[in-house]
Amino acid sequence: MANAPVNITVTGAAGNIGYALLFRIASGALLGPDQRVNLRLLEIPQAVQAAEGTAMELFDAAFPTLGTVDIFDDPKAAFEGANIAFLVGSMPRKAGMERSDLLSANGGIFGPQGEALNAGAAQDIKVLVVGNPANTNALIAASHAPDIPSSRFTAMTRLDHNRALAQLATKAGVHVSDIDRVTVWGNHSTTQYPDLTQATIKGAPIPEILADRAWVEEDFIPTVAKRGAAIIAARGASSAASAASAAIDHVHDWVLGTSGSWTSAAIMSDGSYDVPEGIISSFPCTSVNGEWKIVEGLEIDEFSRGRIDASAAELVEEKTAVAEMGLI
Ligand SMILES: NC(=O)c1ccc[n+]([C@@H]2O[C@H](COP(=O)([O-])OP(=O)(O)OC[C@H]3O[C@@H](n4cnc5c(N)ncnc54)[C@H](O)[C@@H]3O)[C@@H](O)[C@H]2O)c1
Ligand SMILES: O=C(O)C[C@H](O)C(=O)O
Repeated sequence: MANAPVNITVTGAAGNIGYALLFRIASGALLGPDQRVNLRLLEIPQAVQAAEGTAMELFDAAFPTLGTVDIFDDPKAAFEGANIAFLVGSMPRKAGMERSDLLSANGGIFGPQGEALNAGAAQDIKVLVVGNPANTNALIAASHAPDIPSSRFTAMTRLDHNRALAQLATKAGVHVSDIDRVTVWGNHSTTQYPDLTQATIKGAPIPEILADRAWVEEDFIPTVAKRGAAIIAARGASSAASAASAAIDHVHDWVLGTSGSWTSAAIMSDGSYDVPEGIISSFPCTSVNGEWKIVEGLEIDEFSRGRIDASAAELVEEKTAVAEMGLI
């Protein structure tokens, strides 16, 4: 293979998402069939043995695109030389919990990991935070990595985006690949705003679907926003394979580009669309040359304005809460 191997650190490697994610990365689904990857698995000491079992299976799969697999319980060692980091390791919520209930439980993980990234990651490091509450955990990590541009710290709303595509495709009786220009705004929480106002199906706008306000407001939006809880209720565990798949989609598009389309990614707000600066919020994004760019100039109607503002306000509240806990 022509290119040098890419070093990819995955935290929570022995967890449910980790198990689904590692094999997709190793198989070439992330960076393509011509790019070798070295995996660096980070776990807590109690789960290192389980991670070793996963590493044995990765070895047994004999992927042509897999280079080395190393296992760590020390973040500084795990992030040394990392080009890409998936920060998955943290506690998932259980039935009856909101993702914000995880702020204090998981927030403490991301400061030390931000410091470790700052100390040793490669100069082109790209970070995707999956562990909940993902947006604010990404903010915590970024705030501990002063030498890494904050644009390199992102959080995952791609699962919400994919859920929105699936719901719209079902409603319209089309394939997900026929749909474009869907956006998830804000927080990866129930305040998120899955927005269809710009959506197209086979290149055409969808006025009839948008006119069905009962479906948009009482069915589509709550179904997408509460899908995580519905999965927990059905499976008895939080989404794992779909989350891993969305993580692959996010980083694949970040590195290789969105090629004419747009997607949703939670990135550091620069104040676009009056979302306060300094929170990690989901926007409509393209990726060109390895950089996320917010799609600018979209018209925001009154309903959308209220929903975007409400989710941004929740992110500001989360930021205040973690500041009071001394996490940023
Ligand atoms: N953003 C999203 O769309 C999305 C979707 C699904 C799940 N999640 C979140 O992803 C996280 C992981 O979910 P899961 O189902 O894999 O959970 P899991 O409990 O199956 O696995 C988590 C793993 O993380 C490890 N871990 C804990 N602390 C760690 C640390 N400090 N360093 C390294 N590893 C650590 C645990 O040992 C465990 O193996 C949860 O917070 C969940 O809520 C986010
Ligand atoms: O909802 C959860 O707690 C898990 C995850 O964030 C999801 O959206 O499936």
